[in-house]
This record gives sequence, C-alpha cells and structure tokens, in this order.
Amino acid sequence: MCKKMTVGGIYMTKRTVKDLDVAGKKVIVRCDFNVPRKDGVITDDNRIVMALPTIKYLVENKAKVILMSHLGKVKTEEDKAKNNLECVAVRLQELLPDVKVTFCPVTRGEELENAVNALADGEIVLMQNTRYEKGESKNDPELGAYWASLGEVFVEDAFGSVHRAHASTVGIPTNIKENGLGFLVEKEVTMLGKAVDEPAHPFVAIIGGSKVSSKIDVVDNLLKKADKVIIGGGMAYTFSKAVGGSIGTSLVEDDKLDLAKEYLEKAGDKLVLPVDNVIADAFSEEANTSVADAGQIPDGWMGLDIGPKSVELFKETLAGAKTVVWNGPMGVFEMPKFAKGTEEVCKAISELPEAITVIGGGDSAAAAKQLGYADKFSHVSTGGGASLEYMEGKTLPGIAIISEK
Ligand SMILES: Nc1ncnc2c1ncn2[C@@H]1O[C@H](COP(=O)(O)OP(=O)(O)O)[C@@H](O)[C@H]1O
Ligand SMILES: O=C(OP(=O)(O)O)[C@H](O)COP(=O)(O)O
Repeated sequence: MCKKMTVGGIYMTKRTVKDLDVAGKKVIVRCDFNVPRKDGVITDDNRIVMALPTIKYLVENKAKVILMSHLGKVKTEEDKAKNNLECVAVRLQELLPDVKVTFCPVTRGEELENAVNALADGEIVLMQNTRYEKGESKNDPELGAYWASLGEVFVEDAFGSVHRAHASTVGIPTNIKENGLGFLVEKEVTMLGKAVDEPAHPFVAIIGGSKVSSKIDVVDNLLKKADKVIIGGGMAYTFSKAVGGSIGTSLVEDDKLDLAKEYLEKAGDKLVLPVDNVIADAFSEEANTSVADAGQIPDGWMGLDIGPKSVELFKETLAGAKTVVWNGPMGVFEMPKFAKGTEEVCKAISELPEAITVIGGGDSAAAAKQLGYADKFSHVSTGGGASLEYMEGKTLPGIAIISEK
C-alpha cells in the first residue's frame, strides 16, 4: 500500500485566502473547472468538488464571489458552443443548494458588470469560459486589467492552470494586489512538495495522455530527476515515429519528431517506451481491435492502448520504486476496450510497498477514479501539466505572481 504524505513544499510563504479581508468585498476566484465531458454532460466533477473548500469559505465569510475558469480549447465558434461553461454552474448549484449561483454567459460588457454588481454578500456568479476571449491565452494586458476591475480581491485556486501565464491566472493578480492562494492550490503545493522536492529513489515518472506538445519538454526535465521515465498513451507514437516506426493513424505531432529523437538518443535505457499496442481500425468502442508490436502498426489502424507485453515491461520498471509520479492515461480509458493498460498500471502502482505515489491531471484523476484506484495513491492532483512543471522545478507563474505573506 502506498505511503500517506505529511506536509512539505515550496511556495509556503505566499498569502492565502485566510490572510485576506473578504467580507462584503467582490472576490474574483480563478478556478480550474476544465472538467471531462461526454456529449455535453460532465463525466467527472472532481475539479469542481476540489474547488468547494475555497468557495464555501468565501460564501461563509460574506464575500461576493466571482468565479472564472476556462473549459477546453477554444479556437473556433464551434469550439465555443462545445465549451460553454454553463454546465459547471448547474453542477455547482447542485453541490451548493443553499447558495445562489448565477451564470453569466458573456466574458465582458454590461451584462457581466450588472451580474457582478447585483451580487449580495455570500452569492456567486460564474462567468462564461475565459477562453471565449482571444486575449486570455496571450495574457493580453487590457483583458487582465478589465477583469481585475470587476473585483477588489483575487484568489488563485486553479491549480491545474497555474503553469499557464494567462490573463485570468496572471493578468488579474498583476492588477489586484489584494490576492492570495486558495485552499486547493495550497494543498497541492504542500502535497507535491513532500513527494518530489527531495524524492526517494528509485523515482519513476510516467507520462501518457494526448497533449504531446505541452508535455514533451517535461520528459527532458524529468530525465534529470527520475531514474526511469515511462512513456505511454498517445505520447508514445511521436517517439515511435521519430525512430522510423510505422504508427498508422495513431496520434502524432510531427513537429515534435526531432525533439523526440533527441530525447531518445540522450536518455538511452532511462526512457521506457511501449513494446506493443492495442490497435483499432477506428476511434470507436465498436472498432475491430488487434495487438501490434510497437512501430509496426498497419496503415489505417491506430494505437489506442499499450499492449500486454508493455504492461509487463512497465510493471518490471515500476518494481521497487519509492516515488512514482504519473500524468496521462496509458490509453483511451474512456472506452473500456482501451482501458486495460491504464488499469494495470494503476494496479501495479497500488501494490508498491512504501512508495509515495502521485497521479495528476483532469483525465488521469478521472481514470483512477473510474477504475477504482483513486484512494490507492498518496495524492491525486487536479493538475497534470501543472504538477509536472512543479516537479521539474519550474516557476509556476500563477503562483509566483501572488503576494508574499
Ligand atoms: N493512444 C491514444 N490515442 C489518443 N488519445 C489517447 C491515447 N491514450 C490516451 N489518450 C487520451 O489522452 C487524454 C488525456 O490526456 P491529457 O489531457 O494529456 O491527460 P491529463 O488530463 O490527465 O493531463 C484522454 O482523454 C485519453 O483518451
Ligand atoms: O486540464 C488541464 O491541464 P492537464 O490536462 O495538464 O491536467 C488544465 O485545465 C489546463 O488546460 P490547458 O492544458 O488546456 O491549458
């Protein structure tokens, strides 16, 4: 059984919500409500539930609460329709039946300002998806200043997004000096600090999932800290193609092939890749499936899970580990046919005696929960990229900007 953690961590000199005077004030809270959904329905509300301690504290302390979050990636009008944040307001109201929760469907202008000004003490308004604004991801100074003008106090509680220097995570606190960390961010840095500031060895990191471009640099940095870095999930095919493997129609980011090749050459046997994959002839639960050795996926087929030989290899790599850090599922676990690799790795980690084990990321946490292993980890982090960047020792801009005590 994995070890339970006690507290540790850097960033403990930052102000927290408890250091702020919030009664009667308009308090902007940046949350990470980027929750997994299927056909518009929330499939895992963990990120909303984890934000509740800060929200409840502010409500109980008579703040006028303005919640902000992004949801998904928004590049087109169609993306806007797909990533409407209203479903989160509905869930939040269910979780807080005694509190008035209003949803504001716009991200600037009179309707938003009126909604904020109408707040009574202890009431909540959730603004539409911050990424409806093009300036959000560029940290447009005008946008950060505008959103800041809506409130008097700012609370950073979006742990999953603190590695992003965006208008809502950095622009707002740049303009509101009365700011502090929320309880979720405080807890995350405490737990991650204990796990990885001075990790016990052997230290094994596992990187999977689908966000190749945002996570490939992490691999290089983790290679300096960890004894082994396992690559699985959709990440693996970019590495496989980089060394000339056939990957069919598997997920790949061609502009990262050179980098993947460089990391492979540099890392030698420290980097552990799948040796086989469960393949499918369509991205569907109904697809025909088979197993193919890595780099030998036929045309028209795609890898959607690690295969049985990879499971054994990853188990061997994990044996004896004292610290395990994992972000990104081993396959498309949302479809039971492709969940086995993720489940087997969960199982192997849960059976490690005396290891500190951390799983992070919206989908990874959802996978651990769905497969029944969430309570087997020492810590389930709400942040994937954020927890990885913390572990790399990188500055997290959304935390760095917050005032010192
Ligand atoms: N082989 C694969 N091909 C395509 N998508 C994959 C593959 N393996 C995993 N995924 C997908 O990766 C997604 C999670 O990736 P990511 O966002 O990086 O993780 P997290 O949210 O935990 O940080 C899941 O939705 C999963 O279906
Ligand atoms: O889901 C998130 O990150 P994660 O997948 O690394 O856990 C965060 O909400 C950040 O989202 P982004 O990677 O679209 O900026």
